[in-house]
Amino acid sequence: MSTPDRKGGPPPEGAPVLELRDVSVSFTSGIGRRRRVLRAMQHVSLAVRGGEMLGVVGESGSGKSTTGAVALGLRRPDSGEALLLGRPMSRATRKALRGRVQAVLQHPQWSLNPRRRVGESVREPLAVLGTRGSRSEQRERVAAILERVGLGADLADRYPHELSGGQRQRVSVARALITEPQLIVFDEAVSALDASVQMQILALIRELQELHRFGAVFISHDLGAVQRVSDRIAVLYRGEVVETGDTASFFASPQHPYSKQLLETL
Ligand SMILES: Nc1ncnc2c1ncn2[C@@H]1O[C@H](COP(=O)(O)OP(=O)(O)OP(=O)(O)O)[C@@H](O)[C@H]1O
Repeated sequence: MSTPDRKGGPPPEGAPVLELRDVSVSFTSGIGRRRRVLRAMQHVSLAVRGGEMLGVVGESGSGKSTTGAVALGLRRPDSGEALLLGRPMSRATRKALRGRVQAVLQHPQWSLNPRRRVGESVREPLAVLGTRGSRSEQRERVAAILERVGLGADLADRYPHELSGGQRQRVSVARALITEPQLIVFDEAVSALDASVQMQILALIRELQELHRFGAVFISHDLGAVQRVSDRIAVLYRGEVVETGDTASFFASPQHPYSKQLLETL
């Protein structure tokens, strides 16, 4: 793959691509006596380096997706700081780093336009970035990336509804990868797939990460999936990180009572 146009250089070797420092986010609902404050993230600190996959686990409502949204710059912390490639998250940072951060979500239909041919959806992030190159060069790049995610280049002319769930998720991965991001947030990216297809997509994600060395946050309630792809794990409980550790030690000897409880369900 050739390198897309980018502003600013890569982060220094070994520097985190994402860093959350003491981040808190809360939501309010209701009014008057019914007003409730929900603490979705409480003093969360974590870092992800290039080439590293951080698995974020926790039960429903523990704050995983909110953490993903903060990482993507879609939600601003109430307090604390989010740094992307060493820069404080701001509108200017998001603009300058467009394309360097991508997301793969649970349902490919959230990122694939049903009325658009697959090739167009994969090419779109390049167009948004204003990447130079003729249309035929961009088409070649789309074909190459489709092949890299294990799909034939001829798939570019099909529509999403003509593909299987696994193929659609491969297309989403291709679309995320085409701008050569330095951070990818996978939010329940395999949760909607059958078990055997899940395995294939997890293997693909791992393989692509080894090849492209992007940093990644892999959010999932499925501990088995997280164990397969992550280098490190962060456990969220009621918006707090209660434990972090490398994957092997975490699964061998979880420390926090909540982690132990989570692992019992595996
Ligand atoms: N936009 C919002 N408005 C109000 N409350 C919200 C909003 N987004 C999230 N929350 C609440 O914040 C808490 C954390 O939600 P979040 O989606 O981050 O958890 P999660 O671990 O990803 O859960 P799930 O696995 O069910 O998606 C939950 O209690 C949720 O109801």
